[in-house]
Amino acid sequence: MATELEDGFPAEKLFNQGYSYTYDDVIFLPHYIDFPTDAVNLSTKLSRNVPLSIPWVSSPMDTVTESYMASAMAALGGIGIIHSNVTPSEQADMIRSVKSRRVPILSSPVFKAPDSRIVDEFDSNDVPFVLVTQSGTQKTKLLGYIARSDWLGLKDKEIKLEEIMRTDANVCVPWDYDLGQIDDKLKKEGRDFVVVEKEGGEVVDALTKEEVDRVKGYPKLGKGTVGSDGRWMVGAAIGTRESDKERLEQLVKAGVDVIVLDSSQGNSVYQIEMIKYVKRTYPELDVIGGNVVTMSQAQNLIKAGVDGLRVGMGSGSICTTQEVCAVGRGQATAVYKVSSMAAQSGIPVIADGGISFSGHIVKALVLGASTVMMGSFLAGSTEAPGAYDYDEKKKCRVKKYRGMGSLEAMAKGSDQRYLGDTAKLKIAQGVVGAVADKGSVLKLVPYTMQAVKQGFQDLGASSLQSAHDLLRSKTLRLEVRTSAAQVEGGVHGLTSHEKKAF
Ligand SMILES: NC(=O)C1=CN([C@@H]2O[C@H](COP(=O)(O)OP(=O)(O)OC[C@H]3O[C@@H](n4cnc5c(N)ncnc54)[C@H](O)[C@@H]3O)[C@@H](O)[C@H]2O)C=CC1
Ligand SMILES: O=c1[nH]c(=O)c2[nH+]cn([C@@H]3O[C@H](COP(=O)(O)O)[C@@H](O)[C@H]3O)c2[nH]1
Ligand SMILES: [K+]
Repeated sequence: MATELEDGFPAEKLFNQGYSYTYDDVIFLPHYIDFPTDAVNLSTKLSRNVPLSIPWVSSPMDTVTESYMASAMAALGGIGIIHSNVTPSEQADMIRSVKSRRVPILSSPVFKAPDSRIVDEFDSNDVPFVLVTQSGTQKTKLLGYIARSDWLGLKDKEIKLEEIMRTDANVCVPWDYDLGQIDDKLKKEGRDFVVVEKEGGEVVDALTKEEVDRVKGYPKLGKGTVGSDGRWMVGAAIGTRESDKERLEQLVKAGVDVIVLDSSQGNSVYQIEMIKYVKRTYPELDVIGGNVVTMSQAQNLIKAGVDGLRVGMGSGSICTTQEVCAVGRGQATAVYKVSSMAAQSGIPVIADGGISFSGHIVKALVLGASTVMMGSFLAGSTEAPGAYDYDEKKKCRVKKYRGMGSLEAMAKGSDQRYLGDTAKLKIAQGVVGAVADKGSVLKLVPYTMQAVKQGFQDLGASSLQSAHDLLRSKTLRLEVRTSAAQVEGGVHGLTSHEKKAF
């Protein structure tokens, strides 16, 4: 192959011209294909000691990552970072919830104590059964259950549950049963649901046949991201205040695998002290610093001991930081610059924010990132927190999505985050909005990863390492797209079209 022909720009030249480029500004020139798409291996590292089989991370935002999303991310081979806009014990409970399940289904069943009565639980059609435990919560062993059909047939609705509940120990399965094992049991025993239990008998969840069938209909799940404790890996965000040390302690007790220091500008005395504190107190725990967009910010955090870096300032879909503070960087430039610096110390980089479709993921990864972190891309999924609304104008279901620096999110977290602050004038750096229904991430992510593999194949890169090597050796070439080239690169000239990727 003739590589001596001068065509396009090497990244080093393109990103050193004084422009701040976004993903859309740049385009890769195709290289040479000598392997099939399925030969592309996208396994990677989130941070020094956290390997992932796909480069996919869900953002620590309260409309993106709680237990359900984090379980699904781990089941897919990525990882979720639980947000910190809740009390430390609520955040620790979310970590425990991820750690105590093996199937990415979260149903939150209704629990009742044996001497209680059903009031209006069965008024909603969504409640197929009520579980009875000694405490009336999921914290104790299952004693029995009442199915909706049994309840509807009852004459005396005032009766205590212990007198009518079905007792059937066989309805329980251990927490580490996988989807196949649960499906087998449901089929063999003709059940509508099973109850998942932890080792001590505490109830994890109840999984219905309907939900198991739904998940079975998605692309087959691999082994998932399992840690040395034999459980799914999960991360959590904390801040850099004194009170975050106590939060951290609770998260560590709950089994958190990696900590993200969540700040828009990570190069601060507060963060550097926190990095040192975490590494000193929990040397085994990986800590990711950020956010950064320049080489010198990155260098400071690397010196302080971070195991990973999060890159992006103002690039997020809900971010107004660049407008409000006049600070930030185009995300393509930021990812390239920070990654080339971090690679020298072997520190993995997360490209955070600004990702709307698979091509952006290809660009982020090839420009040097080891993983991509997403908010808006995931916020409309089944696994994101919150219920769907219907948008009459757009004629689609939507879920709320908001910036963590929006007034609304700050108001919710203010008790924790701003406790004791002298500066009480809060300025928003984010907005509140909504995003369209994306279905389950269990389908969205595998299809998107397949598109990413096709991009890697076009570039002749069969792995992340190979892409990074091709970029640094100047074999891969890029160009900036003019605004007309960007229009040409999209769908154009049609009176109408439907965009459906899979
Ligand atoms: N990636 C991005 O472009 C942006 C992200 N965000 C998100 O919004 C949320 C809030 O971000 P920030 O406001 O940057 O959070 P932050 O907690 O880093 O900073 C909030 C304020 O507290 C101060 N502070 C932090 N630790 C302190 C300490 N120990 N003592 C005294 N003051 C201290 C900071 O200097 C800053 O003024 C995060 O979830 C962040 O990810 C917000 C803006 C931009
Ligand atoms: O300027 C900001 N104001 C905010 O209120 C805010 N909340 C989140 N983030 C950052 O945006 C990332 C998610 O971006 P996307 O929706 O584009 O994936 C996230 O991962 C964050 O880095 C914020 N940035
Ligand atoms: K923005």
